[in-house]
Amino acid sequence: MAFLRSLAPAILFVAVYFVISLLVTNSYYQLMMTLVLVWTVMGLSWNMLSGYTGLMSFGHAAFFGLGAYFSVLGHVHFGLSPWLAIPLAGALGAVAGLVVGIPTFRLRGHYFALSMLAYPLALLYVFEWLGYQEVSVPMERDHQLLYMQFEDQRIYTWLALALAFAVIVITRMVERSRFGMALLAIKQNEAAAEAAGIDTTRWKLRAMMLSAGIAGAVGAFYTVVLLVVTPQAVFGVLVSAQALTVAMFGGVGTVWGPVIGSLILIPLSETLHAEIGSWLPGIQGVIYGLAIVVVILVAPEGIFWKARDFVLKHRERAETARAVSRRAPAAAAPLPATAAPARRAPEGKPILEVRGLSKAFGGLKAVQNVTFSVKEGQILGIIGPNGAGKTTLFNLLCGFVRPDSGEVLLDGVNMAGKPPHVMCAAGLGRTFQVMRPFARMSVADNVVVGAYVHAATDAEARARAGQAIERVGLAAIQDKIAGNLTTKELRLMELARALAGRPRILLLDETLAGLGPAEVGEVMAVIRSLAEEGATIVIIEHTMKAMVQLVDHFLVLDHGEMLVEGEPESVTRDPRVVEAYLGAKWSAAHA
Ligand SMILES: Nc1ncnc2c1ncn2[C@@H]1O[C@H](COP(=O)(O)OP(=O)(O)OP(=O)(O)O)[C@@H](O)[C@H]1O
Repeated sequence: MAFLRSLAPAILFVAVYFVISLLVTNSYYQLMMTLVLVWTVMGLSWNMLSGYTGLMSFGHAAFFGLGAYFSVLGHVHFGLSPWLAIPLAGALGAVAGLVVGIPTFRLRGHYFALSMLAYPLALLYVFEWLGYQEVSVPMERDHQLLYMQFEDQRIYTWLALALAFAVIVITRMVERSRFGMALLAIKQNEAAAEAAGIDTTRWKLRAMMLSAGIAGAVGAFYTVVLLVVTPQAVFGVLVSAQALTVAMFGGVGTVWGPVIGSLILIPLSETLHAEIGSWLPGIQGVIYGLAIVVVILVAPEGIFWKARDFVLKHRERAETARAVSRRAPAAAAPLPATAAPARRAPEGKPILEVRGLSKAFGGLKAVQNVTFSVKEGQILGIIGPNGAGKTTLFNLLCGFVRPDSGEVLLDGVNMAGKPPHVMCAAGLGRTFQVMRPFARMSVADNVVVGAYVHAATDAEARARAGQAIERVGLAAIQDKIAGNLTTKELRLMELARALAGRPRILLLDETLAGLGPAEVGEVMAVIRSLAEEGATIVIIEHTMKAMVQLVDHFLVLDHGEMLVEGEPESVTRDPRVVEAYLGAKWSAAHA
């Protein structure tokens, strides 16, 4: 039901567009109305990959052109009807997306973008070399319906409208599902997405296949509308640039971006081309160039996001004003920061065993032969001076860094070197020293991303996320955008994201860093309550006062090596620990 409600704006758009198309009688404007929709679909295709994952593609023309040539050559050589050619071109595009994606996803950033540019250029020359400089669609006067050759131009607009609506629905479905959440998480912080259990390579490949499939299908439809295909027109740089521009101008990573971008840019460039193109040839290219410059300067993520931020900011300001006037209590109100009762050392069997773990960066031995175990319900504190190797040890446990040697046994199974999403699925949940929120997503959505790892359905993931948010005291601000949170709220949100995956062991990396004294108390209260409920936690923290109250076992690292381990009482009095980390002042104060 909620999904159908979310489609209401799309249905309204289709209805209004349909009514306008009925009123337009000029065949040139009828064609333009169709082209607006063709580029909407191409923009949505680009958006599916680049908008949602952030992997910039300059090469979507490859899939568009393959679809176009498949359709026209299928017709010329085999009498293939476009009704069949369009879905088949979609399938061909998806296969091409897979073939392109597997090698190209090894590259990142600019390298990925540039290598994507190579595919359509190569195909352009291949098709020229094959002699397909200009292929016309054969006229089928006796089978107009079978070959989509209509005299009434408006029928093309309606078909394009149906195609655009279908792609909007698909995009909406993706946006609201685990698929879309995974892509958005990857875009905003790939490492955090991996840590939350997302197999980033697999999701990126799926996005590429879907995106390329849509481009292939609309490429095939384009031949039906324009009736002639040339390598330049379908594989040329302008095709990819146009798809990218309408999406970037309208709004990256939203279904409405390409719609808004096409509605503004296509009529503008086509009209100017028709009116002044004879004495200003290439005016369309100028329009797209200007659009990109304007958008980069004024709204780097596109018009849609600029407008949304504006509305949200005003709404939040109004809500804050209302809350202040009612003297509302603070949004997040976790448990009080009372001193923890003494914890009994757990007696369960170890769930995590680390044996002889080592990692060197060049000549620097960051972690050397570290061995320890964590029992069920235990709270292990890892301490040591700056650069002792604590975060590297976490990265080794979570799969962000591959160990040079050693074992990481989870329930007796060696998982050393497995990627982060596998470690997460196996039960290791983590937070980061430098916070990694999905800044554009709401608190609730950030936490849902973490919940998917063991949730069978979207509803289950949402329910688990809701419980985790409640658990850390952020229920009142769950609709807030993560980018607008305070450090304390971000720390709690990361904790909730880790908790939502129901980890067997929670790894907390300096969760109190950057917090004021009162905030430390609030966050500690949440961690302490988790500990009291029996959670198994490994925590890195420099705030010793908090640590001695919380943990029941310490592991002290120095220069990557284990200096000492044991119960807080003995470790904090150990002269080696005092010398390497705590200092004589601490020792005197706690004698
Ligand atoms: N990717 C890397 N490449 C090279 N050196 C690294 C890398 N990651 C960490 N190091 C180095 O390894 C050592 C251990 O770093 P690590 O961040 O694990 O220490 P830490 O105990 O967590 O320190 P802090 O308390 O300051 O966070 C440091 O000397 C650091 O500069």
